[in-house]
Amino acid sequence: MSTILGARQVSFAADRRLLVDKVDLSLEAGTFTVVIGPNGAGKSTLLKLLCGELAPTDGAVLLNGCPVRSIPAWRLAHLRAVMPQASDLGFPFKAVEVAGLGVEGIGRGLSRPDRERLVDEAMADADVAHLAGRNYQTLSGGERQRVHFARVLAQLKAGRSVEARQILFLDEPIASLDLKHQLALLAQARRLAGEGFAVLAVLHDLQLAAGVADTLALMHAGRLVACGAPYQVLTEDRLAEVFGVSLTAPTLPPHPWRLATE
Ligand SMILES: Nc1ncnc2c1ncn2[C@@H]1O[C@H](COP(=O)(O)OP(=O)(O)OP(=O)(O)O)[C@@H](O)[C@H]1O
Repeated sequence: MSTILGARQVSFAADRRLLVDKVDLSLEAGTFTVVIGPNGAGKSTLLKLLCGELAPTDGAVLLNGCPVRSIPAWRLAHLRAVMPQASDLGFPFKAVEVAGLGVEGIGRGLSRPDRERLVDEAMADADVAHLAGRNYQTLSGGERQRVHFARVLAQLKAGRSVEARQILFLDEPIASLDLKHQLALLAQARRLAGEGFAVLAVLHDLQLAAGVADTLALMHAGRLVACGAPYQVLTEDRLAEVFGVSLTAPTLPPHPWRLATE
């Protein structure tokens, strides 16, 4: 396996509190990593550190061997796409314009028709092609989330024209989606991992996480308390310790919906 991004003893402090505490994590090409953990564990903060949105207060995040924060924004846009937890827009953009934001900054080498085709494909992949002309502000929460998924898909497609090793970051991407669209989005993310992308998602649903992930990264109070194959990470003792509940470890086999979607 080939490491695209590595976090080395990464910490982040705010308000004299360590929100992320000495985390080591590698994202490999062709793998799907899912970060799980209770509310406030530090999952989103870790994702922001990994994608370069936040600067670590200690440690380093290296993307292809370079500190991620030293990479210019235009080049970072080729290398990774980020779907944040919440994305409000203050202007009445059409859905197709929001999805197209992903290619605007990085599609310079592509013709306008090529860029439009990539956005159309991404909107179809995210099942929002029929919403293209709609005012984004009038869309439902789930529809908005799918438009933003289309945006990151379009960005990756455009970035692929110049960069083969890319990362997709998804912060709670299925939080507003119905079951069909949850499974479809996760299947798309898995497909991207199968094509060689490194994919990292924050998820709350442990069954889905266990079903889709190659690697589960379990966070608790800012620390990465376990990282590995789902069956190794999700032990009943650990679930009780971290989530404070008595649960039977998920028993889904890996990637249960692969057969249904491929
Ligand atoms: N800029 C900040 N200043 C102070 N505290 C912060 C800041 N950002 C996040 N926090 C706190 O850090 C902790 C971790 O936040 P984070 O958003 O990373 O958690 P999370 O694991 O993603 O949680 P959730 O599952 O609820 O989304 C929380 O207690 C949060 O209130």
